[in-house]
Amino acid sequence: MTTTTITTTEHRLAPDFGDIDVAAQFIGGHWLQGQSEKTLTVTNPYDDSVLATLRQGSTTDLDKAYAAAESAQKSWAAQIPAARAQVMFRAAALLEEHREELVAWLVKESGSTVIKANIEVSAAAGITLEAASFPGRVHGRIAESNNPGKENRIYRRPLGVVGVISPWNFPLHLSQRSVAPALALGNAVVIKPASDTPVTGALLLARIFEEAGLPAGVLNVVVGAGSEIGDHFVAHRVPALISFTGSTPVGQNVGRIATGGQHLKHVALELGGNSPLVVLADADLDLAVKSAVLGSYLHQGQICMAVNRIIVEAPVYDEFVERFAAAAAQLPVGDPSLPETVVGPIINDSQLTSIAGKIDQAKAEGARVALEGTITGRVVSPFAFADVTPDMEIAREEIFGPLVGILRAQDEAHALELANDTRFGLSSSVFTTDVDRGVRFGLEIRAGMTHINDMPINDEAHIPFGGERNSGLGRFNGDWAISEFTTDHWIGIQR
Ligand SMILES: NC(=O)C1=CN([C@@H]2O[C@H](COP(=O)(O)OP(=O)(O)OC[C@H]3O[C@@H](n4cnc5c(N)ncnc54)[C@H](O)[C@@H]3O)[C@@H](O)[C@H]2O)C=CC1
Ligand SMILES: O=C(O)c1ccc(O)c(O)c1
Repeated sequence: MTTTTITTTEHRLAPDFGDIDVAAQFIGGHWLQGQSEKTLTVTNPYDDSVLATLRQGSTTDLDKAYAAAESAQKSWAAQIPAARAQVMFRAAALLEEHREELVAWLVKESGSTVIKANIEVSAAAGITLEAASFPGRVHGRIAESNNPGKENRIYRRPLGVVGVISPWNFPLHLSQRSVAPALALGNAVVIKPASDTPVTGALLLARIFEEAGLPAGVLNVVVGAGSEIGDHFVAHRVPALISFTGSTPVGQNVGRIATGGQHLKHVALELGGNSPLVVLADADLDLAVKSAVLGSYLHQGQICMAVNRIIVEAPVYDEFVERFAAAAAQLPVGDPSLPETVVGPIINDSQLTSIAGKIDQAKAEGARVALEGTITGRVVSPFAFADVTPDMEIAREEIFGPLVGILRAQDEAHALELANDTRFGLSSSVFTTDVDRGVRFGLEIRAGMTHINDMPINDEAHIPFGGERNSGLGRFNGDWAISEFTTDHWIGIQR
């Protein structure tokens, strides 16, 4: 096991990622140019400055990456738990040590504000530390048999090779929350990051694990267009599991290929959301307003757990709308590199067009403008719509932008009906001064996660994260990640 010491703070993870023609495929421990005819220009969504130009990976690169992973996996899994844990500890330390550089890359590549980027680096380091505990937490069983003289052993084993596909909104953490657990549990990994964020979504993590002493071939990165290599990535013979995080339509396609192709494999799908934040009449309105504002507009609403619908019981509806709009209007908006900015740029023109369309549609369908935002370049300041009804697009579709619809509930039962009137079920919130009432209400919401008197944007490395209905299949974090990235093998011994 190589030991790596970082001698000076000048040591940078990505000395050449800012250069043109960066080697953006990491295969078998080597940095390589992609073999695709296509190039990818990575730009800053705030000012369109060019951050890197790279040759994309081809299906041939992908075949090499999966072959390298398959070849390296067995010896990696055979390493003692403490050795695998040590690599995770080093990787977590490197994430912290390079926090400034990682934050700077998240700001310039994904439009993250400094506030959000720091949250993300902490989350990535947190899941890496949690993963460091996994090698010692894998347990099998010995069970009696109904057959005389037979002994039943159930071994918990790594799956083999895991394919990770990650999105652009929390690129570092949403890759790492699959990669670190998978590696710690003895799997090998191939990552395909989102094309908007190849550096923070995969290449920096490859540098981190390279520095942390992960053996060559155990982690591989292929930067390529989902449209060019996506299907091959999923259908490939080698991966035993595809861990996908992204939109529901793309995730459903991944699921179809993973289960309907020549090589059946497990899928873990973390998909879209349409989170309700419910404010009951007895709520602490100060707390509800603050939580709803942050939960709606952090990272410009580009978070799968973000508040999409605010459902307010009638007696406090008008006061809530007025206070919410006033608070949202105060949020610092603009240059994501400024420490105080809360709302930065939208990731790309396609997403910007989609958001502008949702604003126009809300107005066309008769929603009342409670807060009229502005669109300057790719920066969309907070919009809020009142008198929203469940049939409006802004209530039915995932928004993934800095706008929110506020619906009026006649009573608690109606609030629950509205909260569940969606095909999604990821996160949710309910505000009430009666916590027991909140828990009862929360348990009736068809979602994977509900927060009482807190915003729906929450994630803790040891707590199950995931959704129901069209928000996905499976759970991340803690024991749930151990289950996700390992499998049972029954060994029966007949004496
Ligand atoms: N549930 C969760 O934890 C999260 C869900 N999301 C969801 O992701 C969406 C935003 O992220 P995007 O990157 O725009 O989602 P997306 O679904 O467009 O892309 C996600 C990933 O899939 C890849 N991809 C695209 N086409 C593919 C194909 N045919 N085969 C395989 N991979 C393919 C993309 O390159 C990217 O790496 C939103 O809907 C958001 O709700 C985002 C973050 C977390
Ligand atoms: O899906 C997301 O957007 C998202 C963001 C941050 C997290 O910590 C997370 O688990 C998911």
